[in-house]
Amino acid sequence: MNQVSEMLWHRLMGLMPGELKKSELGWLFSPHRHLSLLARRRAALIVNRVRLFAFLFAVLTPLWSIIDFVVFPFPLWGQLAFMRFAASAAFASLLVYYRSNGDLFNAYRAMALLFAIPTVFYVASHSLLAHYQLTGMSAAIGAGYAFLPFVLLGGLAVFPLAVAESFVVASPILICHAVSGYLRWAAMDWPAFTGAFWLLVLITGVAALAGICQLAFMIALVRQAIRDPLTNAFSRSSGMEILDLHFTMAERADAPFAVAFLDLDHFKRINDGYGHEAGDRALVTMTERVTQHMRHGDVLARWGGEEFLLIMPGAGLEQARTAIERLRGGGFGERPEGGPVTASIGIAERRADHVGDWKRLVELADQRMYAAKQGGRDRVVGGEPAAVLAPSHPTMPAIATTAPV
Ligand SMILES: Nc1nc2c(ncn2[C@@H]2O[C@H](COP(=O)(O)OP(=O)(O)OP(=O)(O)O)[C@@H](O)[C@H]2O)c(=O)[nH]1
Repeated sequence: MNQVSEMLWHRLMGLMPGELKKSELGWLFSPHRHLSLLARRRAALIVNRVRLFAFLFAVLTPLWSIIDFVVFPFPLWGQLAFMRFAASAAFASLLVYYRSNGDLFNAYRAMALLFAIPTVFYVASHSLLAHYQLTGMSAAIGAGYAFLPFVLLGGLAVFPLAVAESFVVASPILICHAVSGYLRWAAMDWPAFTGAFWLLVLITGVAALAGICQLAFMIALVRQAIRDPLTNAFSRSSGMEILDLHFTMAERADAPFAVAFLDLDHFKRINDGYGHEAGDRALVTMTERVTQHMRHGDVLARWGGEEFLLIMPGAGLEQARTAIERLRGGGFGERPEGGPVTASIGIAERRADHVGDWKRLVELADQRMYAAKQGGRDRVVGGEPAAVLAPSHPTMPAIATTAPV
């Protein structure tokens, strides 16, 4: 049984958008493990789509008043026109005033507002139309008002949403439809009700599929944009974005936040003695080793040629030192001429070093890395003399303390 379900699962996964890595497939179903950079870009995209939608609806909603004017009696067309202009003004306000701040909840709120406007319009217009006995052409146009829930669910397709998000957004509409059916139980037109409900479920499914196809494409694009192509570590520009994000969060919560600047020792000798490709291989191995031993949630960014920055949200100086010792214990790879690849490392921490912005934090870690070089390489320099740690490999000479920078 297990084998059958596993085979089915693999077959099904084979149909998923091919741009994705296996580890990213789960991201299509739920957003809770998305990278912060992906979440930020997605939040911005969702808000932009909301505003685009708002623009379209702000223009189109009042235009229909012309049809209402032609087919409906007074005062119905006047009341509907008033509601249409109010809805249009609400859409226009959303377009003009709503901006992304990079926060996903801010984006969810934008979607909720976008969907709330037509929902209120739908409820109000529906109860208004129920007071009139419409016939002929006006009855047909009046029936058109009932299509709004279908339009709303179809509109979901323009957002890059995970499956869980699509269903959370769609569920109020589906639930309302089911509840309205329950309330009219006795006089229910069952075939019409079931047909409409089935259509709503179908549109939700198609919209959810469109959402994950967009999301998959976005995950692949963001991955390419934020990763260094050689080592697969984060690129410098995305590292800066992550620093900015986490530093601000740490400041707000008055939480610790550490970075370590790593520079490989005598790297030029590898290039000079064994060629650029051997150098590249050493960089890739080093990144793999660090990624393997670093804590989940920490971020490794390639800052320059053989310089890396390890970003450690939530880590104080002590924890950062422990983390770095773990990395050094795991090693950074082997040099082609024999012996271990080593690194000079500088650590800085927001609170312990009384630093007010991330640029200064990185600068401090860089200066300490330089102090580690001056002190004889293969060592760590933190905020005070006690932070100078012994070389990780007995083959390298241990050189005594370096003054704090
Ligand atoms: N193979 C390879 N080499 C690179 C890459 N980026 C930078 N480098 C090389 O890295 C070397 C860095 O050399 P240096 O800055 O002199 O430093 P080092 O030899 O490591 O010496 P110390 O840092 O003082 O221990 C240079 O030879 C660069 O050409 C890369 O992507 N691939």
